[in-house]
Amino acid sequence: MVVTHAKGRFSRKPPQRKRPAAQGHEDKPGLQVRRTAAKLLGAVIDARTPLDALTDGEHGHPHFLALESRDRSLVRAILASALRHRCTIKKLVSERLQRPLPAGAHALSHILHVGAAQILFLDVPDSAAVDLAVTHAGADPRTARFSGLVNGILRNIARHKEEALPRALVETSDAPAWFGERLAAAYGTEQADAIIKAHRLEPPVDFTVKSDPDLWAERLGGRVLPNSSIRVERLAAPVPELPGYGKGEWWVQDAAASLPARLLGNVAGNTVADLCAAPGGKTAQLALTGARVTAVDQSANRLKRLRDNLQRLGLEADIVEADILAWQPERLFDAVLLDAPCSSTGTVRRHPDVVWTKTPEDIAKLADLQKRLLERALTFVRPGGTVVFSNCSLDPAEGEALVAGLLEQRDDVMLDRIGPEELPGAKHFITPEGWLRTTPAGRDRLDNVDGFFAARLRRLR
Ligand SMILES: C[S@@+](CC[C@H](N)C(=O)[O-])C[C@H]1O[C@@H](n2cnc3c(N)ncnc32)[C@H](O)[C@@H]1O
Repeated sequence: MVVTHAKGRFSRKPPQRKRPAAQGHEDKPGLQVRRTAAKLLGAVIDARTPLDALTDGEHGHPHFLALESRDRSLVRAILASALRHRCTIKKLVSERLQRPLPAGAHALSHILHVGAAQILFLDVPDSAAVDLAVTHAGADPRTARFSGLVNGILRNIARHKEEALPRALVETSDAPAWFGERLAAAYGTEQADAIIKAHRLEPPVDFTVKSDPDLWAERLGGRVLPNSSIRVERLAAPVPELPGYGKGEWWVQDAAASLPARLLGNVAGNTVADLCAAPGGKTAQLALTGARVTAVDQSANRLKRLRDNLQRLGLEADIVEADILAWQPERLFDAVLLDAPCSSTGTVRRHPDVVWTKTPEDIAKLADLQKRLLERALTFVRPGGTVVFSNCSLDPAEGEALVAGLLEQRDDVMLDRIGPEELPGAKHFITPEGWLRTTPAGRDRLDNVDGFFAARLRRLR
């Protein structure tokens, strides 16, 4: 079935209400959640605002903060599905239209995507998802005249989803074109497809434990990975309610994110700068090994989280709030870890907004910033000392190409190649060049991890 547009055309300005918007629906249970979800989806897609900022428990969007905690969870779940499967949903909606939605029909498109995400991917009764989308459209002057269209399309998607969804998933790549193209150029089409497919799945939760991985795997209901992280496929409770949280026995950290700090080797008793440290996953690892850690970050908010995390874990570090490009340490460090700000395309499984909020231009700018941060980091380490550079981008412009370019320009820095046997269980992530490169597409024992890059450099003089 093809659903036609209702009569009337979109104009750039909100149209005059031709008929009164639906009245008395303000209190309809669940409506505020759908409105908030559509508003936030608009902020991500149209204004490229990161979802984490919109759904932050303290500084998030006012509509989000006005919701009860259960409703916030539903908004998060709707948005995760709507963004993770954005291209699939778009396909299923457009197949049901006689002609494409006008380019300016953002509000209508977001209502349709929020409705379809619930019908296709969430445990919400189809009738409730359709009804709330129709009410939502009817009560908004920008979309009121299209409530019939919303009803027709969403009902049709619900009726045919058993057959239509599996087909659409096969026929669609859930990634914007620029992202697919860059991945294919870097990894080849087969690996790029595998990465994009992995992004459709909700990732497991990994934990780094202070000690006794076997015990904590049992208590948390997970298993020990070859790198000693614990993996839990589905959490039994929110993180702060899990056993061991209050006593600071572990912290949440993707298995791949735990690898860069290990590349510094045994740093017990050494002075180590953790640059771009907050919220402190790697600071905690370094402090746990007995290093004297200085954690530097420019964000006061994020450093507060780092401080809270270290306090809960009973670990210590000197904490410095500073811009690394301007900061100067009093003494040179034995070792430096720079976990630089990046496009975060390695974390799309957890942050499906990333590919919709970032652009290739952002990647170029971030690569430039990372190069400047790395050059600065190299001045903080003593001659002979080690600098590990890492980030959670999948893009070689922020990883392999950046470090290779720096090494070509500098004769006072050398690559300290990572050996294949250095990281237990992670041999398959070490490239012939001696970099660490992880992607979510692996099929080894230690797989299903975030995308990460790391290189180890030595300052020669
Ligand atoms: C990828 S996050 C770091 C994650 C952290 N290393 C961990 O393992 O938990 C990047 C961090 O870099 C910080 N940052 C970005 N630019 C900076 C700069 N010029 N100086 C200091 N910190 C910076 C951001 O505030 C952010 O906390």
